[in-house]
Amino acid sequence: MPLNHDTIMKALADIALPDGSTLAQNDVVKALTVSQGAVSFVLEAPDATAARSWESARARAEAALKALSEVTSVSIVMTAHSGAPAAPAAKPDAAPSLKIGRHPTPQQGKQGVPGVKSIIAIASGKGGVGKSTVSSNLAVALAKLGRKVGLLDADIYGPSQPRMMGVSKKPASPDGTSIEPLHAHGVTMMSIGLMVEEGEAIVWRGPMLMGAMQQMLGQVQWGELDVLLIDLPPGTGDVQLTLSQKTELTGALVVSTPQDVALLDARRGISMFEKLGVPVLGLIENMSTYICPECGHEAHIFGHGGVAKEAEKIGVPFLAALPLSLQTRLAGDSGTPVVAQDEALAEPYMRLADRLIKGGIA
Ligand SMILES: Nc1ncnc2c1ncn2[C@@H]1O[C@H](COP(=O)(O)OP(=O)(O)OP(=O)(O)O)[C@@H](O)[C@H]1O
Repeated sequence: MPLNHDTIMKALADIALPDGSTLAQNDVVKALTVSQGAVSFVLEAPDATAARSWESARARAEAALKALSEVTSVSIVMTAHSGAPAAPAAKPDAAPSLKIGRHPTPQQGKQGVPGVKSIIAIASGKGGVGKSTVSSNLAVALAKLGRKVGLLDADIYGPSQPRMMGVSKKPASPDGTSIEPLHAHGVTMMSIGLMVEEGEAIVWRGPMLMGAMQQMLGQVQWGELDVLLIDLPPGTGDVQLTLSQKTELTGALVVSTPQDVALLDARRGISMFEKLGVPVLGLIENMSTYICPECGHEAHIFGHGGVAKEAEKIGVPFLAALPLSLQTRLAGDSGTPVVAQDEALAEPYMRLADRLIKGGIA
């Protein structure tokens, strides 16, 4: 029997909900995807109380689907309408009663995120080259162009998206299992830094990181997104490895400054992605030029053109040259990315966003 939408819905027709209806009725199964034996979908409960009472149906559905010989993995994420009444224990701003950073649940092969069309990792070899600045500005630029955008700050060692996007509230978890993301500047966002105590994640290694990434991708209610950008920590460590091996990534964007030393590290990152079968979608040169706000003189503080040459050499697209500007830094520090503040400075990010959309990547 071929594995497709219809065969999955047929299997779900046998799973009853507490009110006597089945999972195949009332449009409760959303964002169903079937890809090479991997089945994933969202179960949309009317409210948090119903979500809790549907847990047994969710587990039975998982078991029933796993029993189908063609199915290799099953991911079912429960969500509840956010406008619905909260669970009795949840206070509006209460910290979620879930522990982030745990041993991973077994997972076969790479998985996508239900409802998310494209997942792009934003990486750099070296720290401080502006990966987080590029991620936040690109996210806002894509949102300005009408895309539904998510931004996950996976830089567990130095999360900067809460500061750059201007959010500090602890995300809520009305049902104690799923996590509600935050919203800023038209972007749905989540940072691992908002979920753990400062310094806690520093000691995490392989399995804990893997568990935390699984939670960030699977338990956060991302909803329907055109693209989810993942701001990675710098380098080629466990987070990059876990993400590349366990998540169905559309590809990776690699950010570098034109300096040789940054490029050297970027090369390592690129070769890691290539080895793990993650397409490198292109290179981005940050801090490319500096235009003096007083006299208009253009200077190349970190050199110029190195990233474009590298892109040509390894045969990947050179996607953007982003200028070094004081306003970009001040905007990042103030919690409103420069793309949301200044049309002229937004321009290269808007062009980058447009290029990704036209290329069918975002
Ligand atoms: N184009 C730019 N113009 C001016 N300042 C910039 C630019 N890009 C980044 N910066 C500044 O450089 C600093 C480092 O940037 P950012 O945090 O984005 O780098 P990162 O690569 O994510 O660093 P890390 O990986 O160490 O977290 C920040 O203060 C940021 O505001």
